[in-house]
Amino acid sequence: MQAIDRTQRQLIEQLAPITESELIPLETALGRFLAEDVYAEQDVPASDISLFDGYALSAPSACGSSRQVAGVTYAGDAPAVLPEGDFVWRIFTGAPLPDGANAVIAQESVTSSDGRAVILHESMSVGAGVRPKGADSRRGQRVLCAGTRLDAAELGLLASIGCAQILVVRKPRVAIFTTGNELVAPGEPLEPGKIYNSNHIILVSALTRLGVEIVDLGVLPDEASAIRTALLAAAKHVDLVLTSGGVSVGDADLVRQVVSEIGTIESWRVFLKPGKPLAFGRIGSVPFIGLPGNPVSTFVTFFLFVRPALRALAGGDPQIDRPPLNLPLAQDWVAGDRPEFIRVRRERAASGETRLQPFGDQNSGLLSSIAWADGVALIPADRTLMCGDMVDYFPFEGWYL
Ligand SMILES: Nc1nc2c(c(=O)[nH]1)N[C@H]1C(S)=C(S)[C@@H](COP(=O)(O)OP(=O)(O)OC[C@H]3O[C@@H](n4cnc5c(N)ncnc54)[C@H](O)[C@@H]3O)O[C@H]1N2
Ligand code: MOO
Repeated sequence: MQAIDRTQRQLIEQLAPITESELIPLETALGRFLAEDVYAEQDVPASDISLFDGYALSAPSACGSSRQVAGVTYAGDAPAVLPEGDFVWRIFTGAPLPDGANAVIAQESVTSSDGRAVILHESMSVGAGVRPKGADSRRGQRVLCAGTRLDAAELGLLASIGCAQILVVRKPRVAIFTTGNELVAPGEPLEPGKIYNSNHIILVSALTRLGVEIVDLGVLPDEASAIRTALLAAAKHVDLVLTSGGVSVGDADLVRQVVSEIGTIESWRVFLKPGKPLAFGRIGSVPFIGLPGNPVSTFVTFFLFVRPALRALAGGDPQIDRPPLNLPLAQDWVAGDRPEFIRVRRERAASGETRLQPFGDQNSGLLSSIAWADGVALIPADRTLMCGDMVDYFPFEGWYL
């Protein structure tokens, strides 16, 4: 068995980023990865603009001084010209400063009896109340790097520099199979010995949230020739073949065995719970990841291994995870002989402190544990932890970025 981080590195190293890209409208680019660096073609803002509803003026100017109002500029108007002398210019938030002005005083800081003249109640220095030309992005400046994943903030930044279309990496195409004679689709009658297929919807949902093109190849029986035919056919059209189930040691666990015959298994078994039998390798030149069949194992190993692999395929940084939160456990915990990601929920103790409450039964077959939890905590192997001991906590909400 090998360590989690070593397995992750080994997996990433064998993945070649997708080189095909496509030019798409910004509106459809959510969750996609930039294929090239993006540079600003003009300054943003294009000129000095006002931060306040107030009066533009030429600073420095003294508190108590009196000025005539020479004109008005609204947001969206072209820049005007402030006459020289004891003048101010009525201006509103977001409007361009008139030429000759270099500061804006908020309207709360002046008095005006008739709107035609004001008295300043603050001394003004150069640049006060102004967002300078180019403060957000300068012409020629790189605003985003190739490999950046586009979320709401990045798309907003691209829109601000006037970008309407953007070159992104083609979506990774991922073939998915679930495996096992026991599986029945929800909605079908459940004969004795059968179970409903839950991993299929877990994989489809997680891949959908990660913006992947799914090639859904259904359920494979525990039968070597059917698995062989299906995997070979799938590998012709995709960037990654992903399976769940059939990677452990049972007589019917045939997926790993078949991949070792038609391709290679480069790693099998991780020092990890849940998810020990995770396997990866290749079918021809196409990477293969075999997730363990227990649903919680599928769920946890998806995020530990598949998600970084998808980011690497898309040209992104596979190591994006924010540092985990370090939070106290709400009860004693006796560790097992493997590092374990236990399902936990953040709770507020009477003291006001946020603590991690583990789910009562950590069996890797129990979907109720992941539906109840809001994240996992990493319990190092062979440690006895006391209530209040600090552990690393990985919230689920970060898993789809
Ligand atoms: N003798 C040993 N037995 C097992 C070991 C071991 O080391 N020695 N490892 C155990 C661990 S850990 C895990 S995890 C499982 C994983 O085995 P497989 O990947 O071969 O998974 P299966 O045997 O196919 O299934 C395990 C379990 O999960 C259920 N399952 C499978 N697919 C689905 C699905 N799509 N939806 C819902 N449930 C699914 C399946 O019915 C089994 O109950 O092996 C242990 N055994
Ligand atoms: O390691 Mo298995 O994934 O616990 O049940």
